[in-house]
Amino acid sequence: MSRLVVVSNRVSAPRQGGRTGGEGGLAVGILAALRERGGIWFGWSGKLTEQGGNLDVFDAGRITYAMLDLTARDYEEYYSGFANRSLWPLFHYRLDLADFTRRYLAGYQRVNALFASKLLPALKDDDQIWIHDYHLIPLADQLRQAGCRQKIGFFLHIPWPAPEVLVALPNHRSLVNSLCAYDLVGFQTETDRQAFIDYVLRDAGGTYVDETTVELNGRQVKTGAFPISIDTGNLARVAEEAASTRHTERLRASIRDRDLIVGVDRLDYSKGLVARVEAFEHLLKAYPANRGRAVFLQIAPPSRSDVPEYQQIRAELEAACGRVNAAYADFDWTPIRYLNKGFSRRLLTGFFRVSSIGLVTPLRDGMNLVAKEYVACQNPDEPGVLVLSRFAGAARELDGALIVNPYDNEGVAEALQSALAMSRDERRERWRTMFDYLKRHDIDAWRESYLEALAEA
Ligand SMILES: O=P(O)(O)OC[C@H]1O[C@H](O[C@H]2O[C@H](CO)[C@@H](O)[C@H](O)[C@H]2O)[C@H](O)[C@@H](O)[C@@H]1O
Ligand SMILES: O=c1ccn([C@@H]2O[C@H](COP(=O)(O)OP(=O)(O)O)[C@@H](O)[C@H]2O)c(=O)[nH]1
Repeated sequence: MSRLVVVSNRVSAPRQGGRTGGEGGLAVGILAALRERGGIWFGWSGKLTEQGGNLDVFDAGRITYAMLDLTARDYEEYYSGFANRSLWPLFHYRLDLADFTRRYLAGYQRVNALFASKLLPALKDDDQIWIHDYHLIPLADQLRQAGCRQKIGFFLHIPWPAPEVLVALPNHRSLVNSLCAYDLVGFQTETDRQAFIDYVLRDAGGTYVDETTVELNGRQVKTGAFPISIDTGNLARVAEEAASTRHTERLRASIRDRDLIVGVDRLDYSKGLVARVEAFEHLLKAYPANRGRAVFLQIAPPSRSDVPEYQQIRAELEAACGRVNAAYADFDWTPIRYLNKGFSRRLLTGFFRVSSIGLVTPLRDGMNLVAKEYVACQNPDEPGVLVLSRFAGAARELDGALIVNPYDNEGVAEALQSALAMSRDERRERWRTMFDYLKRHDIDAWRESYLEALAEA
């Protein structure tokens, strides 16, 4: 079998230690995928040095880590700048927050060229190369220009926007052209894939080769939807063990006979956290029986804190939580527990298991692994209910959830109320459909289906 070389900006390496979730679902998903098959994981070390460009290589288990240092300027222009102030808001339909400063684009191209120059000497002829996410879109093009002939696949973890939104990006055409240097471009959902095809055909003058392959500027690129998933079986086992650990017991004791609603998200404006607090507020207002009874635990580890829009959303979230608690709290009950820190996934599994509702209401999200993890962690006899935004990729698969529109606070409050009142039979039935689906469509199935398609591309 050929070697698998995975490339992503974010790497979850054991040496970095103390993982607390701020790193997000990409790192969780790739680690799970690589653990089983083994291979090389190449990416940013998370370190900033004066010169940048130093490559640290070491083995851990079946994975060889190759991690590159960047400079503070790279970090500002490539990561905080083009990746997270240009592409991220645009691809999440937040044109109002997008900043297309040209210096960011130059930094993005420079760092992609650096990745290519450091990766190239490490490659063997029959390697399978799998590049991940919006930070590294031009990487295959850079590798091709330097003579790389291996199969190269790309997987986008975030949504691909509709063409009318994409064209607001000043360099939209060259970004799409550079995607055509891949043999296979994978998306989270069919909607994302279709939006890409629409742009290629209608805006860029490309043509269909067959149902999944398009041709643009003389290059053919195959496309596919490959919804990322979780290590379902393993997570279910971990959650069962976690049900009786010290931390879970402490949480359970603090909730007593009340209803726990749990949310776990990086503190990102795409996650809809302020609207979520407002929906919970509406639940307390419209259904007063929940006062003194419902507890909303929101875990929100800081993310991309150097980016001003993230500082802004943090201030807004803190104000919203403070306002609701001030209005409704009593001497023996605080409605919202807002935690601006992360927890290990092991602890989270126990938290998911003792909660009545998993509340996942992003305004846009590529997939949202938390939604899938919540399902995997439930007690089969007494499962909680997943309340899930229609704008998360996961909503395409988890049809046993209560699907909501996160912009509609009153609608979300109604769904919360239905979830709290739901019979055990209905909860079990909804959960069973989702759990069985996630057992079949787990992280191994994701990796295998992508790599098979890449081999055939
Ligand atoms: O690396 P960071 O800047 O700290 O951000 C964390 C990750 O956020 C995004 O995660 C996405 O990938 C998940 C798994 O496919 C998906 O469920 C979620 O919807 C996406 O938002 C980002 O795409 C990653 O590159 C970041 O590492
Ligand atoms: O305190 C935290 C918060 C999140 N996570 C993990 O981070 C990932 C978040 O992935 P998701 O796809 O939901 O969103 P992203 O952060 O990638 O946008 C999930 O595996 C969570 O369990 C964690 O381990 N600890």
